[in-house]
Amino acid sequence: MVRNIVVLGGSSHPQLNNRICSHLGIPPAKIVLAKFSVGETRVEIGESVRGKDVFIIQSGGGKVNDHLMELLITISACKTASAKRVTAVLPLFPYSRQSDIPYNKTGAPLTKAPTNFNRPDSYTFESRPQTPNPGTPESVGLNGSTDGLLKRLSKSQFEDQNGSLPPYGSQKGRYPGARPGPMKRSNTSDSVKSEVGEARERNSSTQMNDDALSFAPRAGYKQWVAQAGTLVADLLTCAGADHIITMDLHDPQYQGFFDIPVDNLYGRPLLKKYIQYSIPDYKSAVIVSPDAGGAKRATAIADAFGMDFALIHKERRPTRITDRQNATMMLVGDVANRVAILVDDLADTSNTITRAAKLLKKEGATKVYALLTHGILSGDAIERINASALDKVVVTNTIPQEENQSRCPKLEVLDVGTVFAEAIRRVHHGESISVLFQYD
Ligand SMILES: O=P(O)(O)OC[C@H]1O[C@H](OP(=O)(O)OP(=O)(O)O)[C@H](O)[C@@H]1O
Repeated sequence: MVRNIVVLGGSSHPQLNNRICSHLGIPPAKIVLAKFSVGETRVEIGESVRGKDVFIIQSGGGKVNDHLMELLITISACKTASAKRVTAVLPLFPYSRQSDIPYNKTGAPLTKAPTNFNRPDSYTFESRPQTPNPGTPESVGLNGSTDGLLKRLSKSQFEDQNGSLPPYGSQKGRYPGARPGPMKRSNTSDSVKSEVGEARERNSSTQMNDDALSFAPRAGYKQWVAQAGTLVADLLTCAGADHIITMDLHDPQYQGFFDIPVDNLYGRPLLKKYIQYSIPDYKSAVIVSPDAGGAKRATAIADAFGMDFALIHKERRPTRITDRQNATMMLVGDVANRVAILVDDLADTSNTITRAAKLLKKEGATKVYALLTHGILSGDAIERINASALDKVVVTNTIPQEENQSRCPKLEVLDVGTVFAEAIRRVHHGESISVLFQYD
């Protein structure tokens, strides 16, 4: 039982909040989280936090923007109510993949569930809705998009009565995607298409809408993308957070964006325990990093167990947009006739791990496990995993996994409640938490 401490749970992960409170031996504090009909967040704290050490548990999955706003308002409410210290506990830190560069992966997180993928054998590894590509068929959930643009650019829309195109800039001639100056009718369609193609190249990371495309054709124009990670760090601090506790930040250097203490816990000890106790003959297996970015994490585990290590290199320099969906993956190392254990910090669309698993099986791996700290599994990630060569996917519950588990028999979940409860207890008592950071 810990005294003078208040643990408030946001709406992102009530189960984890309950687990943490039960480990600490305290009841979750009363809080009313609601929405006005306009969609604004309303927070009401149901008990006194005056002079208390307050911990607010809010994770970054699901409706991430709503959860972030709810967290900011709750922090501010506690500060206004004279809390002694407010610690934001973010098991999955939102926006931490956008710390300095735009989120530029192929297969951006998806928002629409596929409608006809109950049968794994009918599944393809395309993202749905896919990033619009020239010549590829429209996928489920993608209505219009660039095809719509091309339709809108059809001659009937821009031609005058004589069948010629008006100059750019005239009311009727403001066709998106066109360069300034007169344009010959005969090459309209081709040039527009090639410009749209260029636009797609530059915008492949996100689902573009037609308006976004209209920016693209200007030669030399560089799109500026907000560094949202920096903003989120500032927002938390401005709201009044005195301390941050999180786990496996995608980029550990992100801690440097804060001028308050950030405790970045590791999910690695949990994953290591799983390897030790649940993978038969694990010493003869191979630890595999599915990309160069995760090599350090994966080698830390391989070194600790004296296991072999392999790396998958993701080619990120496709020459054509159509290559992006099939960006090359190359295996460096040997997995033939061995169990392969993929280790990464997160799976979002699951493109990375499913494609890696396919490659590993092709290279002779007998079984493929994927061990991840954060199972974001957005869009059609679950269907993709079900239809993939992966034999087992192990994630922690930094975000809720109940629904995912009910849909994915390959999914196993490890509990981080104890780790966070222990971190909170130690922070509250001013004890060192370095023991929770240990790699080995
Ligand atoms: O499930 P997915 O949607 O495929 O995303 C998962 C991948 O994304 C992240 O890396 P990222 O591609 O951002 O590159 P990095 O590791 O080099 O930073 C993460 O480390 C995974 O490797």
